[in-house]
Amino acid sequence: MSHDAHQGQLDGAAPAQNVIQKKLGGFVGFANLPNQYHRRSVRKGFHFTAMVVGESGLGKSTLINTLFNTSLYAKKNVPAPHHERPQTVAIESITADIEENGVRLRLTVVDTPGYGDFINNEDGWKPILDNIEARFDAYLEQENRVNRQKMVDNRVHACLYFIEPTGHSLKPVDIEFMRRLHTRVNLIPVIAKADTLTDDEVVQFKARILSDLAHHRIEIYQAPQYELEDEETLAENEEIVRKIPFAVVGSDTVVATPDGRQARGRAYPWGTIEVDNEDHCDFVKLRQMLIRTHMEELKEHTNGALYENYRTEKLLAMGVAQDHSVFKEVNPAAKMAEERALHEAKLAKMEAEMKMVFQQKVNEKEAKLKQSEEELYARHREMKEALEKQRIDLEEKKRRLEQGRPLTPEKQQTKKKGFLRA
Ligand SMILES: Nc1nc2c(ncn2[C@@H]2O[C@H](COP(=O)(O)OP(=O)(O)OP(=O)(O)O)[C@@H](O)[C@H]2O)c(=O)[nH]1
Repeated sequence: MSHDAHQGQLDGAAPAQNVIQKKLGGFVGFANLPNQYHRRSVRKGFHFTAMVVGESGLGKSTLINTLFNTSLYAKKNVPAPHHERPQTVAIESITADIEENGVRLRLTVVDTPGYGDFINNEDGWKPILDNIEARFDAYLEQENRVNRQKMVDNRVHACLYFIEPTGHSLKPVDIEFMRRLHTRVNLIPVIAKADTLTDDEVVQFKARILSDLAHHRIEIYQAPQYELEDEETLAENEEIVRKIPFAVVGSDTVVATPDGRQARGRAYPWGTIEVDNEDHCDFVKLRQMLIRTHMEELKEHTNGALYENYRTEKLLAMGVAQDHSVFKEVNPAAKMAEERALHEAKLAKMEAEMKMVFQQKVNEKEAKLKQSEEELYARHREMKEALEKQRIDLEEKKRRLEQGRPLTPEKQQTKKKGFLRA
């Protein structure tokens, strides 16, 4: 690599098209960077915050316990019918450190007990939206601090929305909730207790849910597809996307299957439903997306699109306008185009100025020439007049001579007479 090219890249000022592709002479070691990143990540551990929203008894706690294979939620006491229930949606969060093959995950589950439990559930979304935005505010406040070394990210990275397995379509309360929250959180709709529906009912219910969502322009979380991904990963992702909304079954108990195995599931008089069996429900696909393939994506999307939009809206409302010129530096191609445009504008201005000066000089010269032309004409006229006068005088003299009259004018004689008289 030439020194200049190297220096340019170090400065970060070299435009992208100037990057020189070179083959290495031997092993340098940067191929190990992913391993360094891996080690650092494992040392630091991971964290993830998931929210569960849905009417009481739809199996939220059971599903979370099933997902993370831990009894995160202790069995709750179901209040007796006469027992007074709280009048508002409460927000409760549980954090647990879980470990798998030496990798630590700090998992926070935000529960919303009371949601959908009231006679009028119209505003049930409000305390949940307030909570999500309060978490964004807390992050924004940390970003604005002088010392940003220890940022705590409590933002909600995914919201599992539990849909009652009615088999009809979404209820107004579901639509209102998702409509209000889809710009603030990654919405992942799940059909709760899918074992209460037949396979055909699940297929039809999913179609109706998707058409309801499209009709109300609700954007649920879409797992991104990357072109560079290998075929297997692409197929895996497509498979996940096709299953949304996931029809799930939760169970943290092990049952005996008809073929003599032990599996997590639910036992019924007519047979067993295994939660980890893809033929029985979409639990495996949901877990795959949430934990195995898209956890970092969900965090990235929360930080990139959802939080960034909220932050912009918030700052604009506070009267802080974005100076877009600060981002121009980031794109070298755009920067070059901008510089070229500026340079061309400068050249055009110089050319216009030169043209103006030239025109001015031409005008001055023309004015001078016109003036000397006029002077010449005037002199010409004068000389012509003088000559004409001379010609007339000579004509006069000639006439006098021809008539024999004296050439001396009369005046001279009068003068002489006067002189004589004196
Ligand atoms: N049939 C069926 N029952 C389930 C499923 N998941 C949970 N249940 C049962 O439904 C009941 C309620 O489950 P929970 O997990 O406590 O429901 P929840 O949504 O957390 O309820 P709240 O804590 O009141 O909000 C329990 O008896 C579970 O055993 C499921 O997938 N299918």
